[in-house]
Amino acid sequence: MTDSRHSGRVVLVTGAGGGIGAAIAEQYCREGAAVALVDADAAKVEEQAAQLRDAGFKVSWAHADVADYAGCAQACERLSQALGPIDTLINNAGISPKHNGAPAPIWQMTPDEWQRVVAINLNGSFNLVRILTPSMVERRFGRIVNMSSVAGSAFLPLVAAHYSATKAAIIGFTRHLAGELGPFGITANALAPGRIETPLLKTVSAEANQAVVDNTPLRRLGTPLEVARATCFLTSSESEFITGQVVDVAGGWLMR
Ligand SMILES: NC(=O)C1=CN([C@@H]2O[C@H](COP(=O)(O)OP(=O)(O)OC[C@H]3O[C@@H](n4cnc5c(N)ncnc54)[C@H](O)[C@@H]3O)[C@@H](O)[C@H]2O)C=CC1
Ligand SMILES: CC(C)c1ccc(C(=O)O)c(O)c1O
Repeated sequence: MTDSRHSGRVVLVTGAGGGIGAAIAEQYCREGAAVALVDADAAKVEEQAAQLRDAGFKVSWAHADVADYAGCAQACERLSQALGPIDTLINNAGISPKHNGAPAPIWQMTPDEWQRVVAINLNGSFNLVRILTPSMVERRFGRIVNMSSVAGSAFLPLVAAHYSATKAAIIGFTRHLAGELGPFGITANALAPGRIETPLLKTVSAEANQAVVDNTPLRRLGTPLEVARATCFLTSSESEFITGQVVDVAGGWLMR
């Protein structure tokens, strides 16, 4: 789908080299936005940006770790000089570390592992919000989408406690942002994807995925494009009266 509902917008997507982030960046391009791609993996994000630029889209990219406030501030400065003031922020970068392919039991999780997941999944979203909201407040316009997960409000055996805790915290953070920033014309919403077919799920057994499918009313896993479309909707003029919400993209799985 190509339309222009985001033309004139400047969108920053974190984790834009990964499965869902790359789909989000591409969808915003297709909808007319200029897109800043940020990722800790320089090779992946450079390649993704090159593909979009070759397709004729207006993009810029930066290699940055969302947990590093100073690095993100520098990247945002450079990206907004290249593309214009960033009015739409998609906090998508996230990790879910495993122990030998399985989620770490809480009694084996090290304090360093816990802190690293908090630093990326939660503090990373704070960092970008803190860096970009001054200009949104000044311009009386902004759109923020934070990536949570169904794991933020349900027990999922595939993930560990640090992941679930940070995804729950993202929901509280989003609601607070909506309340505090609404008077300045800024909306903040969260997405809670269910199981989405990305490289991250390659390690999951077919049986485990089938169990989810069997309990999903729409009887399949989701795709990165479906998350991207929901993201674009939540920052478009069609959803301008929606803020402080958590939207599941899960085919009806769990329905908490
Ligand atoms: N795939 C799924 O089934 C679901 C994914 N999610 C969430 O969606 C988001 C994207 O997930 P996927 O695309 O599946 O994962 P992915 O692993 O394919 O992509 C994540 C991207 O974030 C980047 N990244 C990791 N740490 C970073 C850091 N410190 N700074 C900047 N970039 C960093 C990675 O390099 C990677 O490109 C995550 O927040 C994840 O928790 C939520 C629910 C389900
Ligand atoms: C991608 C993350 C780690 C993940 C993995 C699995 C599920 C699930 O079982 O549905 C998730 O919701 C996730 O967020």
